Amino acid sequence: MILNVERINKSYGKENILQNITFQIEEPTIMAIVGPNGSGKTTLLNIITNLIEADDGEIRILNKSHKDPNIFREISYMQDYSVLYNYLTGYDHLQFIGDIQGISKQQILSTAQSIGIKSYLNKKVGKYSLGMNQHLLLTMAILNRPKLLILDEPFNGLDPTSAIRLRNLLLELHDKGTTILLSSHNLSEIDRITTHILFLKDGRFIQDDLSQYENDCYILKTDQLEQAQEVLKQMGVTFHHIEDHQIYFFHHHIPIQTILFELLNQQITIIDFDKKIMGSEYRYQEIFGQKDVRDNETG
Ligand SMILES: Nc1ncnc2c1ncn2[C@@H]1O[C@H](COP(=O)(O)OP(=O)(O)OP(=O)(O)O)[C@@H](O)[C@H]1O
Repeated sequence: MILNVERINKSYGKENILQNITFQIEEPTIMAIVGPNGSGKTTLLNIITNLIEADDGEIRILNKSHKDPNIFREISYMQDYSVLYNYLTGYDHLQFIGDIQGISKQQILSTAQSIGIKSYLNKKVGKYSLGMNQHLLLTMAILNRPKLLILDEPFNGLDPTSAIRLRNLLLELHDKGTTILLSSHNLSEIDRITTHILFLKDGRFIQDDLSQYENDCYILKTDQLEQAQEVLKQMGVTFHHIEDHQIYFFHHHIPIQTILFELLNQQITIIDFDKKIMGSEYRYQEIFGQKDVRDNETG
């Protein structure tokens, strides 16, 4: 077991931030925690990494208590740039970690090279851009070649080129066997690196199967909504939702040509027809509002 989080509760005053949070990571994977501002993502990551105390519950990392001080040889936590010191250089930060963890200068430099920050290692961090900060933080986090890498909002403030680089770095680390747990608002990046997403709402996780959101979703626009729905239902399609004279549905087994042919055969006017992949952004809107969504129903 890489990570086992059991029944974590956390309140600040009367505010319940986390309620009965339970989840496991059993094998190397990339897992994302997603939720609106203030939903408790950082609080949860801080609890997992033992920076703050939960009110109750239990956490084990790599079969050890998360309070075991030796755990930081095997895991890393990339926080935001507030942990950096403006008057120190990038190299100073890396050396500090290297000294604590017994990491050689050669390993520091080769890690810096792999992230592409070697050219500005000797510059003071106060002169770094946001992207440079993020890359330094990532270099600091992977210096000890962690088995579990935890990142809080790693895509924050990155321009598209830096975001692509970070994405590729995370995928590379994952390919080499590192388990990654990250929080992020950047759902398009999340969709590119994982389908394992835990949505945090009102202090609880909404765990669901996102595989349907990776499938093509078809969008039929018609002014004969009820009749079209009936035809599709007869054919056994799975509805996603209906919005603005458009029926969103997945077809799964039946060729789309057959569905279209049947709609025309039944004299349904097709004003428009399109397809798209819904992705986690759509699921986010379903959970946190903005979309009027009907329950999926299988015909
Ligand atoms: N030390 C604290 N004392 C009191 N309340 C706190 C403390 N730390 C966090 N909170 C509250 O806990 C809630 C969750 O905060 P947290 O930073 O974990 O959210 P988040 O999901 O990471 O938000 P964001 O996406 O904006 O970073 C917020 O309402 C916040 O005000």
